[in-house]
Order: sequence, then structure tokens, then C-alpha cells
Amino acid sequence: MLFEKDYFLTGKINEECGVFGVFNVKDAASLTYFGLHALQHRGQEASGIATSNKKEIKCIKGRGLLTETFNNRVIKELKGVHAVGHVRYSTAGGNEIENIQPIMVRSHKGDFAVSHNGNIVNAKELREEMENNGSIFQGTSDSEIIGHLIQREQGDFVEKIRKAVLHLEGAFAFVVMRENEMYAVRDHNGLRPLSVAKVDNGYVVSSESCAFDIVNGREEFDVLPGELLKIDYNGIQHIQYAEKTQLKMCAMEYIYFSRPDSSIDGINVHTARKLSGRMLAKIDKEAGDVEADIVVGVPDSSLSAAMGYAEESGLPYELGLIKNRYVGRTFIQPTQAQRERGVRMKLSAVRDIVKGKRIILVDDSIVRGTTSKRIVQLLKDAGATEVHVRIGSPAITHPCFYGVDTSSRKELISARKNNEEVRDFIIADSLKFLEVDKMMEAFETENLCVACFNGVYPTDLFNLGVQLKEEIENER
Ligand SMILES: O=P(O)(O)OC[C@H]1O[C@H](OP(=O)(O)OP(=O)(O)O)[C@H](O)[C@@H]1O
Ligand SMILES: NC(=O)CC[C@H](N)C(=O)O
Ligand code: SF4
Ligand SMILES: [Mg+2]
Repeated sequence: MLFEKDYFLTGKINEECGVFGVFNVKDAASLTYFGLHALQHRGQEASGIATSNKKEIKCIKGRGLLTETFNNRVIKELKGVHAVGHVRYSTAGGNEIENIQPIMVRSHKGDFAVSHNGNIVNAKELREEMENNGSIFQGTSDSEIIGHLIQREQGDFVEKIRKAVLHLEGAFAFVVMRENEMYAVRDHNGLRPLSVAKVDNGYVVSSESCAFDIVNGREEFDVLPGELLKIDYNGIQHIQYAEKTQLKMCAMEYIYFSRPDSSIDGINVHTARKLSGRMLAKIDKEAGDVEADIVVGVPDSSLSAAMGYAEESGLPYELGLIKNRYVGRTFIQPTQAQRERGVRMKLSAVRDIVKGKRIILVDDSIVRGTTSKRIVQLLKDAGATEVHVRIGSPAITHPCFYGVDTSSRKELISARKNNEEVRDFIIADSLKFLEVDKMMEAFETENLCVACFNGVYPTDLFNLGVQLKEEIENER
């Protein structure tokens, strides 16, 4: 079944997404459009907006970028003061229209719409159990399970959500909109971000705080791990649904995913990245390693780390690479051929800057090695005499099951090669990653999920864990 194919055959999991909700603000659909626009980096595969005019819910969704589905005319069709929206991250497979969010649940007990970011690790088990008991699913996404679970539980709506989420394991930050209420929920490990802000007399909920500026959000705060918020005309009610909670925010949110102007659980993303660059420079200084002339970052996500490296090392920060801004994120392209073409189209070396220079090249991460290999070559072709690669995160050795496409182990270069072999593959003069403890020291927090770097997953993995074990055994 496609569900399994999504996870294993294509080596893909359902990836990162952006969710946005508006409660009790005029022209909620426009506000949601602006909010989702600020979250577009989290997903470009599809988008959707559902609105409530207090009596009924209407939903419009489509494939591609937000602007491919929504324009003024379409937004005008979505009347109402409440809205929930979603941007979905591109994936091979799983791109059926039924999987696009918000997921709509229509029922005689009232309709609701769900926007989910994350990945449910026991989705297969839950779905099989529900199908055996007569549930019929429209699509293949794990997010649909959330709607089904809520629908089948008894009690008032808070109770229904509370009971439903207790069945879920994995990563979830989701928003549910009913005709006159909104709910925001975060998993008990806080793996995915979710924040709330006030707007006029209402509220907005967003995957990232960068979306609050454009809608004039104020007094923002994070939904806590294991917390369920009920938002209605009386205000916000905070309900702690999980007994055991811990904060294990995805480290990759800070390293790569989120926008630098977002703050997650009190830490600004740009600042975290800059501190990782500073730490890399400190380590080099202490080891007395590497004499270089300039520091170059790989646009976009590593520029903050490169600035940090330059500040700490005292070396000049230079614009050695230029990005064609019309090419999207390459790491999230579905096939390797597309990723390679993407990197070629996207980055060019600035010959006059790099010629004859010894370069410290800072990037935020190496996943498959596509980007690093290409840019080291680019810089050398443009006349750089040495290229020393410094990575602002640890080597990625394990797959993510929580909603980020770090793919299966066989695609992860550091799962198959040691540091020296990776260095050789990317033809760098030297290569250093930031070790897990040093990254935590740099970010000044241990409240991070680092499973893709050390294989210690903060949740049970159910069937996915069995598959991973088999994959590792087959490598031997
Ligand atoms: O080893 P790889 O498989 O090439 O993946 C790692 C690269 O992918 C990401 O950049 P991307 O181009 O996706 O986005 P960005 O412009 O936000 O840095 C990341 O920042 C690395 O540069
Ligand atoms: N992975 C995401 O964050 C998107 C949510 C969900 N897993 C989907 O497939 O649509
Ligand atoms: S495994 Fe890695 S990418 Fe996945 S949630 Fe944990 S830190 Fe993030
Ligand atoms: Mg990059």
C-alpha cells in the first residue's frame, strides 16, 4: 500500500510543513495567506486554507506554492473570521490531492479542519486498527489519522482531542478549527515548534514566530510540550494533556529548517546558528588548525554560522558564493538528479573574491554531500587554493522519523563514510563537524532532539524501529 511505499520504498517520510491558524480576526483568510507566505520555506508541495464564517467551514487547497493556488479572487471566496492553513513540503509520492491539508472532517456532530506538522510514528499501527474497525480513509497521510481519532472519541471537544492525542506517538504540532473554536496541540516531547500571538481581539497560531510580524502579532508565546490550547471568544484555556513531558525540540529546526528571524522555545534561530559558527572557530583556534584568508558561507541557511565563525576567528567574512534566488531549497527536492541540477543552478562562485584564497567554507549540514561536493569544486575551479569545510551541526548518521526528510541511511553520506572518507568525497582540504555536545554548548540548551546524529530517538519507533534495525543489519 502507498502508505508503506511513502516511508520505505522511496526512502522518504512525510516531511516538514507549516501550519497557521487565525481566530476571531476580520478577513481571516487574507491573514492566513500572509502567514503561510512567511512559512513557505517549510513546504512548497501544496497549500490549503479553510475558513469558518461561524456557521460553516469552507476549504480550498491545491498543489504547488501558495501563489499557485491563492490569489485575491480565491481568497475572497473564503469568508470568515476564523481560518486554518497549511503549507506542505515536497515529497516523492504522497502528493495526491487527498493528502493536502487542512484535512477536513465533515460530520453530523459538526465539521472541523486539521493542519498538522510532524510525523506520527505509530501511524501504520493506528491506521490498521482503525481500518479493521471500519474506518475508511481518503488519502495516505498520517495527518488524516488525527482527524479520525478525534472524531471517534467521546465527550466534549477538548475531551475528544485529549483522548485522541494520547494514542499518538511521534512528532505533532497541529491546529484544529471548528466553526467557533480553535485548538493548538504540541506533542509531549515538543519535537515541532508551535507559537501563539494576539492580533486585535483575536489570536494567531503559527509553526514559526517569523509569521507574526506580517500580521502584527504581539505578546507571543510557545505552546508547551504536552499542551492543548482551547481558543474561543472567552480567551485561551491551557490544558496539560500529557503527564510526562520533556522538551526535545528538533535540532534541525535551528540548524536548517526555520527562518533566522524565528524564535523557537525562547531561542532565536539566527543567534543559534551564529553561535554554532563561533563554536567551530573556537575549536579550530584551540586546535591551532587552519590558516585561512576568508570565511565564506553557503547561502542561505549557513550565512549566520559563517558570520559567527568570522567574528570569533577574526577572519574577514566574504561573499564568495552567490545564490540564484529563484531556485528553491535543494535538500528537499525529491530526486538526486533534481537536487544536483538544483545545486548547479543555484550557487555560483565570485571569482574575484575567491581566486588565490584559502577559504573556510561554512555550511549548516551535510546530508547527502551533494551541495558540499559541488561548491568545493566550484570554489577550486574559480581559483581558491584551499577549501576547509566546517559544518555547523554533527554528522547525520540516522534517519528522522519525526517529519524531516533526512531520508534512509543509505542516502546519508555520514552513515556510510567516516569523516576522512566524506572529506575525500567532497574534495575538501579539511572537514570538521560540530559534535553533539559542542552544538548543545553553543546553543546553550540540552533540550534538543539529536536522534539523526546519535540514533537516540526520544520516542518508541514501533514498526519504523524494526525497519531501521533491519536496514542497519543489512549493511553489515
Ligand atoms: O548534503 P546535501 O544533501 O547537499 O544537503 C545539505 C545542504 O542542503 C541544505 O541547503 P539547501 O540548498 O536545501 O537550502 P538553503 O538554501 O536554505 O541552504 C543545507 O543547508 C546544506 O547546504
Ligand atoms: N510532515 C509534515 O509536517 C506534514 C504533515 C504530514 N506528515 C503530511 O504528510 O502531510
Ligand atoms: S531526528 Fe533529527 S531531524 Fe528528526 S526531529 Fe530529531 S533532530 Fe530533528
Ligand atoms: Mg544550504
